[in-house]
Amino acid sequence: MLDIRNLTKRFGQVEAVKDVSISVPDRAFLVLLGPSGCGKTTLLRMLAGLELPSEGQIVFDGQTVSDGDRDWAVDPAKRNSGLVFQSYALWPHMSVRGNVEWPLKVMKMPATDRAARVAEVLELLDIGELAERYPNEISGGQQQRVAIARTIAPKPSVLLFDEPLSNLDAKLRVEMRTELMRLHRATGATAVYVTHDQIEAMTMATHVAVMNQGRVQQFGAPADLIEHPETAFVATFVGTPPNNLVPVVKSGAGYRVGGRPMPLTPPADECLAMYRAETMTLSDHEGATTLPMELVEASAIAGRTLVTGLTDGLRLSAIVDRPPDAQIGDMIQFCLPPRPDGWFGLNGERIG
Ligand SMILES: Nc1ncnc2c1ncn2[C@@H]1O[C@H](COP(=O)(O)OP(=O)(O)OP(=O)(O)O)[C@@H](O)[C@H]1O
Repeated sequence: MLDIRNLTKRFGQVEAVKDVSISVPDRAFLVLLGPSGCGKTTLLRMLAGLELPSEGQIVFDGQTVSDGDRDWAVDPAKRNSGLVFQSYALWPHMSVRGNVEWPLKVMKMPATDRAARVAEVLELLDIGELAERYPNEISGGQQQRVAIARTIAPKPSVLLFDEPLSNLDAKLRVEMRTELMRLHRATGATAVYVTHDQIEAMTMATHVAVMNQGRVQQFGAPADLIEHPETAFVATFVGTPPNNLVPVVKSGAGYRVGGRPMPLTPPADECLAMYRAETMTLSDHEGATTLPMELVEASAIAGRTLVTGLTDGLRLSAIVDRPPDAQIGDMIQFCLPPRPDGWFGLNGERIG
């Protein structure tokens, strides 16, 4: 179990991580997901022991490894965790075998055990035939594999990844994603993986922590975040495309959306209605629940069409079976389903 308790990190006036508490079960694959600057890397660096928390504790398997309240932390090399960075600095003067063997030498593993472990890890990453080559004699993707092999060689119980695939091209990224998942299962380690890539997060994670401005907004299984976002931020950050959030305002005895009366019964006079893109439809004519919008985008997505409309700063996405019979810039009618998929207050809290 990896326990993060009331963790806060300040850099001068900046609070990079604010009172984060999460418990990650053994063998979980936790993804830290959030926009740039939300504190993901700072949290990961505290887990690795590269940064001391200002407050709070990190506990690996019942053992405290960082304690901000006591200004104390176990050395990065002694905390049974391995970190894979975005840029993987291999030792240029050592062969692939030498690079992977290095951490085992540092931990004073006997030579015969080292040779066996290196062979095992090279096999696991399918780079056995590169063992005698030097880093400048292999491709970027192969270097990344070597960096991962070097990290897992000492069998860390916690594997930490900081956007490890962001330097790879799109095809290699998809391949490595599957590889990392296989590797995670094979090592039995608990993984913590930082990304701002939605698809990466949703396909790899058993658990996701969505962060914004240093705080964890929601922690749960990927499906939970999609099915039941707890805040407006999560609703609009998670999912491809993310959910639509529509401001609803009271007007006389009824309510208005985008300046038009709508037959809605919201839980508050001013709030946000959430509609999934899959529940929105398009209509050929105006009706009681339609909103005229400018067609700004129509793109193919898994055999269906993602249609985006814009009006007065309101942007809506719908996933429909057939492309609309209209050109970009034309007005089309978006049709809101009878009931929203959720309600949020103006402060972003879920209210229904
Ligand atoms: N050493 C530091 N000194 C001062 N401020 C820092 C330091 N490291 C990070 N910060 C600030 O803390 C906040 C969180 O940064 P962090 O790198 O953790 O974000 P991130 O979510 O990983 O962002 P990105 O996705 O862009 O890498 C930012 O406002 C950043 O400017």
